[in-house]
Amino acid sequence: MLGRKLVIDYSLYLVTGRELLPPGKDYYESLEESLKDGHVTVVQLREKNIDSGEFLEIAEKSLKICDKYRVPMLINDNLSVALALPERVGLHIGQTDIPVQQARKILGPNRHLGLSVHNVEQAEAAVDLDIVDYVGVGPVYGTKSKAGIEEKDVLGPRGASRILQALEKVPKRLPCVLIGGLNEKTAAGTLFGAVCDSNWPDGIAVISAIVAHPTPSVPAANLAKIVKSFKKAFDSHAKEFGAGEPPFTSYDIEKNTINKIAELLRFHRASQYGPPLIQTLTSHVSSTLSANIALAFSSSPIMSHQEAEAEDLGKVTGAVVLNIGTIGDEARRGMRAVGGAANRGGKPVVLDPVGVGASSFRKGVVEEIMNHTQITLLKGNAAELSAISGLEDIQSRGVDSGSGTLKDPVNLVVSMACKEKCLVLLTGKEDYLSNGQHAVKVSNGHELLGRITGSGCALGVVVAASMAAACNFTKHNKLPTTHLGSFMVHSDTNWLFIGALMGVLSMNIASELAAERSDVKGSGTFIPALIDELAAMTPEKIVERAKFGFV
Ligand SMILES: Cc1ncc(COP(=O)(O)OP(=O)(O)O)c(N)n1
Ligand SMILES: Cc1nc(C(=O)O)sc1CCOP(=O)(O)O
Repeated sequence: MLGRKLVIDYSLYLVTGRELLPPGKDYYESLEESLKDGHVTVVQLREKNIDSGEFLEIAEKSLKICDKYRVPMLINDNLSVALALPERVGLHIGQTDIPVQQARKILGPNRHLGLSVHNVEQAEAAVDLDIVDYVGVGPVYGTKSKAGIEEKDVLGPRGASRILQALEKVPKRLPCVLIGGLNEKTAAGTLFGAVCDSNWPDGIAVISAIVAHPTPSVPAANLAKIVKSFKKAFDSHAKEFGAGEPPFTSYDIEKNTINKIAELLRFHRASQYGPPLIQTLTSHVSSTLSANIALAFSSSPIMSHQEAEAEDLGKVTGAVVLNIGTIGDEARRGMRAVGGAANRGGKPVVLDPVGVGASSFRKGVVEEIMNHTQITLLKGNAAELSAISGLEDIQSRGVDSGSGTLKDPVNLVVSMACKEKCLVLLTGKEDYLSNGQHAVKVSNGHELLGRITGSGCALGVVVAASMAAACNFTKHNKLPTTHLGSFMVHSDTNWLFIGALMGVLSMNIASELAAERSDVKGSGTFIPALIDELAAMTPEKIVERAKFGFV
């Protein structure tokens, strides 16, 4: 059992790195600026290239600054330096440093001891030992601040979430901080993305985001605000619904849904913001149809998958679609860059994991995208969503394998939405959409949709355009929205849900209207008719024909 010791708030954990200071910036000045406004809650001194004597000298001076602002301090790796300092100074060690049992024995029960964990096995071992005070989970992203980190080591939010899942097996919760590549752009999405069934990150640890900044108090304040907002959103949600639910609520979705859809479509058609630009990285088989469908639905398609222009386009896009239909290495790199840029700009991201169950290559691509990008809506047929969720009752036979039948489609979409913290759209004879709290079943559509290639991909574009419209709508109407860095929570999700539903209904109803036309003789004549009917879709037609219900 551990004895009495300081209680540490791990919300914003600054790890020092003198080699990353801007040219001419004094280390002590930077440390003081980082701490002065009270945003940094704990500091770790990390020195890699000096002897213990010099380390101790720096540590003593740093401790004075930490004490001045009442911020707890730990030493990285060097046990003798930690022991030479007062007992309130803790130690952080890694997996290849002194064994943790030995460190605890030497440090005694009252000194804080932190341990790095990089995988589930190490997390389970830390939990079993029950002698560390917290763990650092990383690297969440690639970083230049620590030598030797390779692409294969990167956890992504989902990998971090798996580690947090392993940590929750203790009777007493083991606090954890996320580390590696966290900054003002990545922090929010990562915090939410790392939440698992009943565990959540206690904070973030950063080096370069603060140390490399010429005015470190600025990123410190911004990062602290993100962590605080995350904790507020997550804590209140956890108290009300239990930690397993997603960190957003959507009580009013059911009320007047159809009126909201009509209102949104009216706004979209007449939008003063102009047609939203939908950056569509898709299969070459469906590219032309998707672009024409986007145009018909009052949006502008741009089919670029170039990594080099992702950041520029990210500033002007309304939403992005990542469709892995015919993905190659170039598009794979492009998706990572485009997904990241969209997250940074708070733009909706639709992931269409076409044929994900067909090969381990596709599985790897989807895993990589979901690790690096906070997805807003995951769309797939039964085989695709089953492959991602790990269900094995449906086998994928190819990229366009049938949707098959699921025993419990509602449970699949709800549980996946909770787990992945995004909207989930299951397509098939009937479509199911969930945000983790609500699920809706849509019964519109026509079987001719299944007889043309790329209709599912085009649906992803319509849904993306509809969610872009929802973002413009909330902005235009100054509806309360909470943007935490790249992640959208609370009221945004209501309208994103409404937007996604509007997209599904528009496409499906357009298919019914097209199929009813006397000039449509089969799948060939159906395609232009579908485009025309989508272009002519109105709120009134949706209100008249929509067949959906909450399930
Ligand atoms: C909070 C926190 N988490 C992880 C680390 C990494 O520690 P370690 O694995 O020992 O690597 P080095 O920092 O020694 O390079 C950390 N320092 N802090
Ligand atoms: C020190 C350290 N440890 C990591 C781990 O994964 O264990 S990642 C890391 C570097 C963190 O620096 P930055 O915030 O600049 O990315």
